[in-house]
Amino acid sequence: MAFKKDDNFGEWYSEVVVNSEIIEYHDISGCYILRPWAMEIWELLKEFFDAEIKKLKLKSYYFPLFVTVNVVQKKKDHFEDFAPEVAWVTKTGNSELEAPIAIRPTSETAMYPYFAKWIRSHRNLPLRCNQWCSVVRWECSNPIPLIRSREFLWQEGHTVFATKEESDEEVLRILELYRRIYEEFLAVPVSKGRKSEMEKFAGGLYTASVEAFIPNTGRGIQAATSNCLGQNFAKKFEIFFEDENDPAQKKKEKNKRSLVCQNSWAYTTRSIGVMVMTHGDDKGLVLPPRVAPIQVIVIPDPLEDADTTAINEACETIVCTLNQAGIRADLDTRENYSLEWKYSHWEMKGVPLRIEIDLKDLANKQVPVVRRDNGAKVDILSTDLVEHVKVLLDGIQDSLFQTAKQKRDACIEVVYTWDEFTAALNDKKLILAPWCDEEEVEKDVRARTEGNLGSAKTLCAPFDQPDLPEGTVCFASGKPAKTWSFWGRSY
Ligand SMILES: O=C(C[C@H]1NCCC[C@H]1O)Cn1cnc2c(c1=O)CCCC2
Ligand SMILES: [Mg+2]
Repeated sequence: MAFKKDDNFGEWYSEVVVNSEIIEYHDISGCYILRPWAMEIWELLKEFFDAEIKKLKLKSYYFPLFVTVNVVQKKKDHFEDFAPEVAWVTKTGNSELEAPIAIRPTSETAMYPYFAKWIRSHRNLPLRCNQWCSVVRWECSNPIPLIRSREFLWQEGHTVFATKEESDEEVLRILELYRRIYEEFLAVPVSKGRKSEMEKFAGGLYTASVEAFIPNTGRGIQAATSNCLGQNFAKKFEIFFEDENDPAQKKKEKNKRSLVCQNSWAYTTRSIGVMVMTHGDDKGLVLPPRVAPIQVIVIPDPLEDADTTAINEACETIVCTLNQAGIRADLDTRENYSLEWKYSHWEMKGVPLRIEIDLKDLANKQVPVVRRDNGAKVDILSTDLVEHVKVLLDGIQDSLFQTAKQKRDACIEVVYTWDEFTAALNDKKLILAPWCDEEEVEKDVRARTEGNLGSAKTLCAPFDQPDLPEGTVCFASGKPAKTWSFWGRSY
């Protein structure tokens, strides 16, 4: 590694994601090749999340990549007056298209006309749609692999209910799944909360999010969002249902119909970038075992001129034993690489455990195991190898989370005044401050903190609110504080 995490975070990060073979840079700025080491992590997360939402009766769909955004229909299409980051197809071959076609930046506009068609009565509800796909947002701010790219993979859930109560309940249920993705799989601590009016999804009613924090840069990062859209999109796209159960409808003429209530929620491949930033060190990637494509790498340490057959077979047996126990183990018996090269290669890739076996170990029926996260080396008796490896992997998972949580918590600074706020901001802190919850005040804080590092903004108002004594005033406006909110610069 040419760069140190604490000296040159940006360069360190780019070096890690390339050297660990997670991504390859691509000639189109902001686009990256996701290599197997990324895709296998993504697939492990997807396996968990998809199974969980299937329990919630989500159905899989795939809507077209191309979205017709009819200019006349403009009032309906929420592309925020054709947001600058929407990419368009304007021609095929050398003939112009009659009307340009948008490449989806998100799929509300693609889906909701069909929700209107498919939903007639309350018997069609709830409608629960999820798709795993990529979206394109042609951002111009500096791209960061996995964190901010022009195309990224995500899942987008779009659900439709008869009542707001059902919507509200599902928003939180999905948010909990996002917390589990981050805390139980990626070992990244996140805070659940509500986005401010300024930060929420503009087309929706309210946005709940899980927020992470990168101590090295002192920046917050939105990890996933779960939006209640209310009836906003139902009005735009005329999504009604006849609700025989609604007594009001009995009296009114038959065709009086109710607007549906909707949610939309997503997490993306950004989650992998957050994990890299959180756990990586100066030797490269450090993978939490639950998302490690390889959890144990077994490397034979053959004596110079010895016959390698015995040692290689022993290593193969260890790998098979671990695989049969559901542990993702692999072997590196390549002749053309030195032991030192292999050790640093698999350390760079962040593999949680390394087993290095030589003839002496074989004779003593012991298995030396080295932990990637803290370098500790233990000799395990080959008889209880599986159990011991499982204990080590669980220990690594937990220790990575606890370490990250302590680091994140150490960055949290409670402030009550503007001066304390600006000092904490310059100290790269995650700020927790009492706020009057007025949009104008948030705008003002942004303006007053503008600079080459970007403005401070609200990250979320944590659901877990500390006590807010009567008479506490807003740090920025001096008005009566209504809520505690996390503030900081962000990605
Ligand atoms: O995408 C969403 C909201 C919603 N989309 C579906 C999944 C959940 C949630 O992300 C917000 N959003 C973000 N970015 C853009 C748009 C947009 O609607 C539309 C214009 C292009 C850029
Ligand atoms: Mg040895």
